[in-house]
Amino acid sequence: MKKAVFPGSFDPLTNGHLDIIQRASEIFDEVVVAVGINTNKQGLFTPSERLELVEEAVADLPNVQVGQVGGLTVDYMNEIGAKYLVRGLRNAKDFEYERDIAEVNSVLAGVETVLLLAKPENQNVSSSMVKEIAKFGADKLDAFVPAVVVTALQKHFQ
Ligand SMILES: O=C(O)c1ccc2[nH]nc(Br)c2c1
Repeated sequence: MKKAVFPGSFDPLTNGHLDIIQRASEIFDEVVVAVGINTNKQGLFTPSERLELVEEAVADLPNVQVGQVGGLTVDYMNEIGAKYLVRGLRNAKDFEYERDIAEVNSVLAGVETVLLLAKPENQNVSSSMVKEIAKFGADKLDAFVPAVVVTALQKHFQ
């Protein structure tokens, strides 16, 4: 059984993230979206809010679960028996970053990283960009985030 982890802070989940999750769910038997809990970094949404938003967004994907990770992703993967780490790539900068991490994870923990290319329409989408435009009341948020996240952003900045 091929189980993969898709880690991230998802503060908030974007259409780019969701597309990677959907495609990974067709490749692997099970996908666990691992929401990072970084106590040193105050996000826009709390860890439980971020978890709930992901859970709602992936509710229609039967082989996708959602979990929370406080420590190293590779330790979490070992705990849950996942051998594959999925990451999305939007551009060359993402590739440079992900390649270095993938090499460390492979050497340290024998983890295989699978990189999925973001679709053109998501190549300029990031959680930080979305938070910025939501703060200024953008009304086209649905181009960048799932409906459940649009509602959460509008509530947060109303
Ligand atoms: O939203 C982000 O910050 C972010 C970062 C890095 C990323 N790689 N692939 C995707 Br989709 C992606 C999204």
